[in-house]
Amino acid sequence: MTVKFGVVGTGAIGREHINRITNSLSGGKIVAVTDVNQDSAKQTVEQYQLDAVVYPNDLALIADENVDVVVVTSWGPAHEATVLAAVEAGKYVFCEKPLATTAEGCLRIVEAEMKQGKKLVQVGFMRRYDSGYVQLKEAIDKGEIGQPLMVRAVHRNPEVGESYVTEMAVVDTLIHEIDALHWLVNDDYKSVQVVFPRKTKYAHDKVQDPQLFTIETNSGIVMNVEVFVNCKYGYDIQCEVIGEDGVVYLPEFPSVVTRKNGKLSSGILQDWKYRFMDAYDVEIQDFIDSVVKKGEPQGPTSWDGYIAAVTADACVKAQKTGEKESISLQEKPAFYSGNAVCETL
Ligand SMILES: NC(=O)c1ccc[n+]([C@@H]2O[C@H](COP(=O)([O-])OP(=O)(O)OC[C@H]3O[C@@H](n4cnc5c(N)ncnc54)[C@H](O)[C@@H]3O)[C@@H](O)[C@H]2O)c1
Ligand SMILES: O[C@H]1[C@H](O)[C@@H](O)[C@H](O)[C@@H](O)[C@H]1O
Repeated sequence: MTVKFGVVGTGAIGREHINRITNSLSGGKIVAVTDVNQDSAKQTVEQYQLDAVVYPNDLALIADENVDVVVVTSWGPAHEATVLAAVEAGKYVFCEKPLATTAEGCLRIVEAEMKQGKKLVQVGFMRRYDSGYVQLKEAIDKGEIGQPLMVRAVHRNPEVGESYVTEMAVVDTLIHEIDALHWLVNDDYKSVQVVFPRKTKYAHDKVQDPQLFTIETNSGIVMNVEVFVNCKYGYDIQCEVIGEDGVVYLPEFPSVVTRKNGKLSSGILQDWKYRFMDAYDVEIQDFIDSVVKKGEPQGPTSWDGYIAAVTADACVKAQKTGEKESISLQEKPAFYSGNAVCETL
């Protein structure tokens, strides 16, 4: 069976996903695209030589009976309406983060999905498919470091544009750690506090940079996460989990090591697109395979999208107050029981 995809939003990541479904992965085909910028949608069809219909909007694309899965890669604020319409039409959805920009919006999607009686939605938290994170999780789950006590994580981008404001350090950047860290240690978040160190001279007026988040979990694990989006030297993701019996580290992204002119050196990536390239491939292939073989996606769920939204809200509040802000989730419905893990790795 070939899974037929309709893509809403043919910008940067929309095209990346179209390219991988068309040229790298198996079992999927792009049959429809749309974008508020219709020229972008048309150019995408030409660029990847797709046999796909260009629709004027998301609702028309969702109504196409030929579309099995709706890929949502539009701007964040547009996600909720498209996801809800697709779920209500009984279609599968692969939605890039954020699932919705508010916790209430995520809950509306959760309710609509539960009404359909099966999981239809996967959120694009691709770190759960990164081999380094999967190795960290396996080590923790096997008890190799005993009970986790602390986490130290770093999320650095070389630079950000003028449109990137302080809040985006949470909703655009930290959001990846928000999803990955609770999954890694099998715990829920309890509180968050934010500290702003001295501001780098490379940050523009509307962004406070760097930022330090201290997140505490229900069992008392303390996570220190640095977001530094004008670090200049490259794209750098680090994660270290400190347990009672040992410490596990996220492996460095592999790079050739050079010995030359009295120096030992290796490169650092400059762009996020390359850091998780393999993870994106595994993520979407797993989505296709799960839909075909199990009838439901098995990756991060709408409930994970809700957890991320609630946590992000508390982080943004903490940015403003400087106080420790609580993170409080509704009770998890049995429908979402289990911990979405990639079984294929
Ligand atoms: N998982 C990841 O690592 C990752 C990486 C990058 C982006 N993202 C997420 O993916 C989404 C897209 O990001 P991007 O970098 O591709 O942005 P982008 O601006 O390059 O592309 C977004 C596209 O969506 C279109 N669009 C906006 N609203 C629309 C609507 N209502 N209907 C149809 N089209 C619409 C825009 O015209 C644009 O072409 C964002 O939510 C972003 O947070 C995730
Ligand atoms: O800070 C960036 C992250 O490092 C990337 O992984 C993307 O999510 C991008 O949208 C963010 O701006």
